[in-house]
Amino acid sequence: MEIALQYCGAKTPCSVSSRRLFQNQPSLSQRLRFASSVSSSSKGLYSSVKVKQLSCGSKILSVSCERSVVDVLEKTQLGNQSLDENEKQLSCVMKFGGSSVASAERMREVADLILSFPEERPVIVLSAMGKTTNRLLLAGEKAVSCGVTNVSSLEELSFIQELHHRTVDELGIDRSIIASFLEELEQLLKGIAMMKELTLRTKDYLVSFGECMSTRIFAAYLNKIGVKARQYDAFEIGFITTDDFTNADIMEATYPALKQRLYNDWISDPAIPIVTGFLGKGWRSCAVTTLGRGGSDLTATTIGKALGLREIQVWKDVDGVLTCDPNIYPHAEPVPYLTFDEAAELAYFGAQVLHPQSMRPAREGDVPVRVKNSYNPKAPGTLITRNRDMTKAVLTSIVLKRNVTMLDIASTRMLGQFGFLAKVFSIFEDMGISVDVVATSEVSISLTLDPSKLWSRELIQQACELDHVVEELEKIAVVKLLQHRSIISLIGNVQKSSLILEKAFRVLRTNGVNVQMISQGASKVNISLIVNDDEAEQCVRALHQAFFESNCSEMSVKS
Ligand SMILES: Nc1ncnc2c1ncn2[C@@H]1O[C@H](COP(=O)(O)OP(=O)(O)O)[C@@H](O)[C@H]1O
Ligand SMILES: N[C@@H](CC(=O)OP(=O)(O)O)C(=O)O
Repeated sequence: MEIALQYCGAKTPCSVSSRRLFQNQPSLSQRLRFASSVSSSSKGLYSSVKVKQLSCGSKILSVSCERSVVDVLEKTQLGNQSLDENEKQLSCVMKFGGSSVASAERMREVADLILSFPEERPVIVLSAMGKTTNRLLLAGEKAVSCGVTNVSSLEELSFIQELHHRTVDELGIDRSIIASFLEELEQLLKGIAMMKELTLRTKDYLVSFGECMSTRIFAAYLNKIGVKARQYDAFEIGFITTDDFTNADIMEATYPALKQRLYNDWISDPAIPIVTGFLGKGWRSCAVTTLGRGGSDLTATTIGKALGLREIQVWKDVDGVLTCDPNIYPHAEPVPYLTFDEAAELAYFGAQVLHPQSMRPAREGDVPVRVKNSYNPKAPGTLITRNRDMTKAVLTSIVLKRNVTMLDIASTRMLGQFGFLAKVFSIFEDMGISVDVVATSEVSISLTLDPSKLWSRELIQQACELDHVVEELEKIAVVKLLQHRSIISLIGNVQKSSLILEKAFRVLRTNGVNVQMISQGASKVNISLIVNDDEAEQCVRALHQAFFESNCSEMSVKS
């Protein structure tokens, strides 16, 4: 909650200094106290003093000088809650991704950004600095074969050491805050070199160094500039996950555990919590796990739900969720509003901007998610909520998922056979492979396999697995394995599917593209089209022009 003081009917304009003094009061109770003192001391000078509530919306109180401002506010706006209790509550989560905290300069800007919302009492979630996670993984892979004596001179290790040392030096923080992590990191890489093996469990432990360091640096910086902050490792405060290393799922026990820990600490000794994104603790192994690449978004939404916060903000390096991947088509535009369903579908079908699972906790807890740009905080961003006005919505965003494997499976039996679909899907279930898009008739199925599930396996293992799937399916069907396909997902109002499809197919025909499969699914927000990988980007650009650049008559884009 935020309040503002309005001076009305003043014989002389309100003095700038008293307005500033009011704005500089650090907390709501202090502002109210100040307002109250102004109200009584300004009797006769102003005909009324108005206290205006901001950010919570609608209510504006007009308070005459004869009455106590505090009395009115407590009764009218804060209900039965005491002021201190209300002030103590954490209000929102702000998650900053790697791009937002890539250097000392960026960390300073993020600190300023957080402080520019004095009415918020945020929980901060941070990713590793810049591309640290990629470098840690690469260092681990190189360590497997480089020999113990060469570990210290691995390019990626030197880069990480240099980046983190430079950052703490530039922020004026003691190097000791990260020294033990950098030492242990080198030891770990030597261990990997010695064992000549990098297991999924070790990979997760290895990448955890990124978030463990970025959060310690940032918390130390906030404390240095006089803003009380407390660092937390997610795996120590209740982020309990499955033991699926590199792709763990959050377990239900996480929510009450987080609530208890973060609230208790906040109430007994308020300090901004700075939490490591992306990390958890396996419930059986008790080892560090990760939530899959980009998992800090999920950390943020999990905290939002656990604490029942007002809003979850994910700060990125783009002006919100865009109408398509800006790396494919730079004319992509921000999408102002999305529903949780649309955002989940968009993330699942490949928009890198959000973690595929991150909408689940937000939807369950009904906590709005705002996607904002830390490089351009004034941009309104994208607001994701349970419902939005869909009357005018046609297409919201176009998403591309590349390098997808497609299977055409035709039953060898006659029409009228039952159990065919069940048999096919039981083969995928047995092998732990999930299916993305499906189109069926009674005796044949076309489907695509979720590449993220396959990618988490070694390349050689992937090939064996595919062979094995085909072998199993061939016992009941004729199977065609089609690789190098892409899924183009049209996220929007499926109530208007005829309009979307008519336009989409006109564009694709103009571009000479043949769609190999189409699925509208049950989600009511997504129509998926399968095309060849090498035609996909051209299709996205052409579709974007047709749907989002209405003045554009040319629907054929070759590059
Ligand atoms: N539809 C989309 N909308 C916005 N960004 C997208 C989209 N598709 C892909 N991206 C990419 O996602 C990036 C932001 O996601 P990510 O790198 O995970 O951010 P962060 O590391 O800051 O959390 C953008 O820089 C952009 O290149
Ligand atoms: N550092 C992790 C987790 C994460 O969420 O990162 P980012 O917010 O920068 O996408 C990764 O790179 O996957």
